[in-house]
Amino acid sequence: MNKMFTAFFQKLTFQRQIGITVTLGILFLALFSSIVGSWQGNKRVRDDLIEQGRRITENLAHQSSLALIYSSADNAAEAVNATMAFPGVVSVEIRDANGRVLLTRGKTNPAEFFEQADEGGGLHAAALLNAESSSAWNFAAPVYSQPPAESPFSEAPNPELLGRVSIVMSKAALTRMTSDIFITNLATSFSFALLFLFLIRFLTRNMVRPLNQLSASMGRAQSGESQVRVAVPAGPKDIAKMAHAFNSMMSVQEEREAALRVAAIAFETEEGMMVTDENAVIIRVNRAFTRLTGYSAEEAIGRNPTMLRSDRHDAEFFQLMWETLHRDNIWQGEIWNRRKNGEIYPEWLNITAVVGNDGKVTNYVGTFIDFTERKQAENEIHHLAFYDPLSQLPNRRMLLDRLRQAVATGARNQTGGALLFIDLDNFKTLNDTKGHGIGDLLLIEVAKRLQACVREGDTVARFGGDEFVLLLEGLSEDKAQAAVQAQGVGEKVLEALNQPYLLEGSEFHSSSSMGITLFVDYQEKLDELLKQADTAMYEAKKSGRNTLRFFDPVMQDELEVRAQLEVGLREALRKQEFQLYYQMQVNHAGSVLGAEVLLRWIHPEQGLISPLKFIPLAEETGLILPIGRWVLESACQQIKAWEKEQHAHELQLAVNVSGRQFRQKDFVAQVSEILDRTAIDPNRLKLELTESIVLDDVADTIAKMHALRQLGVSFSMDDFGTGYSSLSYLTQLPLNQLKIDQSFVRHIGTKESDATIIQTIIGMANNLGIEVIAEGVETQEQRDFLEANGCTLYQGYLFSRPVPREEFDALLTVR
Ligand SMILES: Nc1nc2c(ncn2[C@@H]2O[C@H](COP(=O)(O)O[C@H]3[C@@H](O)[C@H](n4cnc5c(=O)[nH]c(N)nc54)O[C@@H]3COP(=O)(O)O)[C@@H](O)[C@H]2O)c(=O)[nH]1
Repeated sequence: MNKMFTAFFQKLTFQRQIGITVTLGILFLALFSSIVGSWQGNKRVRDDLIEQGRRITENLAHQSSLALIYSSADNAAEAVNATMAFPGVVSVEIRDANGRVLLTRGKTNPAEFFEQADEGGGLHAAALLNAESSSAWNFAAPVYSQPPAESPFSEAPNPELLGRVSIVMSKAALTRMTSDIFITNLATSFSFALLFLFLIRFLTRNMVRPLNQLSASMGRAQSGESQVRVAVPAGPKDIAKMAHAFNSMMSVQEEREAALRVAAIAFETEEGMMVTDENAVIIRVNRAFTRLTGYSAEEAIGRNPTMLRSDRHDAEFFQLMWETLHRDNIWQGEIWNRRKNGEIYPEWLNITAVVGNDGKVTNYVGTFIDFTERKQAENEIHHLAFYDPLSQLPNRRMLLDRLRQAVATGARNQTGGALLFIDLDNFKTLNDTKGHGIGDLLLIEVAKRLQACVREGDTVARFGGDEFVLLLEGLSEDKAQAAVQAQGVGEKVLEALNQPYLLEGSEFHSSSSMGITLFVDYQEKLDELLKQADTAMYEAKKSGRNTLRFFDPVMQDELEVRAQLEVGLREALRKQEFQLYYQMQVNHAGSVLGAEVLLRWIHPEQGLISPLKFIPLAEETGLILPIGRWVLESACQQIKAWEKEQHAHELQLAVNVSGRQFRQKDFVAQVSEILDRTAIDPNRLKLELTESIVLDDVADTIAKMHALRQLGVSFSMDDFGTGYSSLSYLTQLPLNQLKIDQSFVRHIGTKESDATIIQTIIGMANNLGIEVIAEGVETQEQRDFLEANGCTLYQGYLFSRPVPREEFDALLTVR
């Protein structure tokens, strides 16, 4: 019960709780004070009434003395009537001293009274409350004779008891007056209670109203309103304080919400955004993210941003990114990512690490913009700035840039380069007579033909008008060689540009003039190079057009000599101006074991030309192929011829094989065919290969050597020691012989290091089970040193120079 009341009471509002509590309290107090007041009033009225009853009784006793003296009923009646006139007196009785009733009036029932304690009245004159019942009091008083008028001279005699009077007074007045007092008290108490209640109510209302307002405001705040405020009451102070606190709290809340709104708006920008947790797991993306990547929020959230990886960046790129993020808490840069549809696109990405109060990263926020259009625009701008809009070729600016790079790369890689300045002959005439449209078409076609003439790494640029420039890179560091290479390309270009052009259905012809300048280890200004090529181009124009000129006149001369040499070589081959010379190879006993076949060109006008002068050109031009084949075939024929001769039938001939010759796919087949055709003993043929041939393509060399070895052909490694000799490949080659290069032999006795190299080569050959021969042996001292160190085969001027076959035969007969 108590619990139920408590629960019920707690559900009430504060105002109601106070109202009920105070009301009940005041009611109780009012009732209590009424009861107490009534009790006190009752006592006071009773005392008053008893006093009044005694006085009435005494008064009766006084008036009854005469009636008792004279036993006069009339006097008694007079006194009784006067007494009965008092309110509340219900009966009166007068008795004489003997107890006889003189007069009685009214009705009383003596049984209802109970005796009061004797208050010491006895026969004294004072009236006493004699007896009392529930509804009345019984008063009695003795009646004494009246003394005579008091005389100061005489002593008063004792009064005589005449009788006794009694009256009965009703308690109705007491009851009524008590009731009145109670009602009055009650009314007064309730009036005060009501007043008090009103006061309480007023006070509580004053106190509760701001609380109610606060409560209502809190309710509104709870339902999402952030602009709610309460009026701060003048009092009570603590409620005012509470209102202040609430208002401050709401202000903070409003600011936070505003900040959140700003953040929410900022989040939904045109930039793609993603927020990850500290482990780089995506927790939120914006709409722009979905638009740019194709991934919806549901698809992205919970995954790692690596889902966007394009694989265009290596691990090092991402490692650097994270290093920067960890160090600076921010990284930004260009990155290629992949959309959901697989498209790879460039974006500008900004990643910021969000760091908590404890210094730990709580989130990463990535914002990015799609760079595709900007990239395209950049490319366009770049294209406009660096490319010629008509031919789509790089322009002067781009060429200068590439030239700068080429010069730097050339210096680093020790390679050469060339600038080829081209000007179309008579282009102005064509442009003026056929119109600019045709002129433009011609330029476009020229651009295409130029591009077709160069390698991928080279640059073709248009300088404006009918001027074009070719930048060739990766040429030989040797200027002469580079000149040859540049000339080759130049001639190819002139040839291509000299072909007829079909423009808008009509055929046109255009030639061009070209100026070439080379740069090898170039230090001067780049503009200077262009000027040189330009100058050379004007020289070409002056020389009758459709030709090329080098800036360096010496080089130009050399190239012309070279060109003549090439023409001569072709003639020599056709006219059979080549001849084989033989240089014997001997053993330690001086016995001739064989010879090296050495080519000589017997020019009709210039006489004997050294192979050193024409073999490299033959290599470059490819003429070495027919020449080399001729040498091989001639050597085999000589072997065949010597088979019948007693002094020479066991000789072995060593034939030099050039790289280009050996690299021919059918080289083995060629040798095999010559061996078959000449029908010689293959063991009598020895092929000399240089280290550079072997190293050019080791696998192919090994395969071919093994195939030829199968046929019975022997191999000698020429110029051994000058290249990058390595035991690892030497062991894989079916070599019969190592030939110590003459450059080492030459320094025997003068250069200790060369002597050491010779000793090493000999030791290496011995270890591999290969024979070793020394070339260029000119002195006995050299020979002795070689023999002393285990080399027993020799070739050199000490024994014989290379000589024509007839002379060689003669030498054989002498020995
Ligand atoms: N691919 C081919 N190359 C050939 C052929 N014929 C010759 N050659 C190569 O030409 C280079 C020059 O040859 P050559 O001028 O004949 O010089 C050779 C000898 O004359 C010279 N030699 C020999 N002994 C001495 C000597 O004691 N002193 C000295 N100063 N020179 C001497 O050495 C050259 C032989 O060299 P190598 O071939 O390395 O043995 C030369 O590289 C030839 O190889 C050919 O038909 N095909």
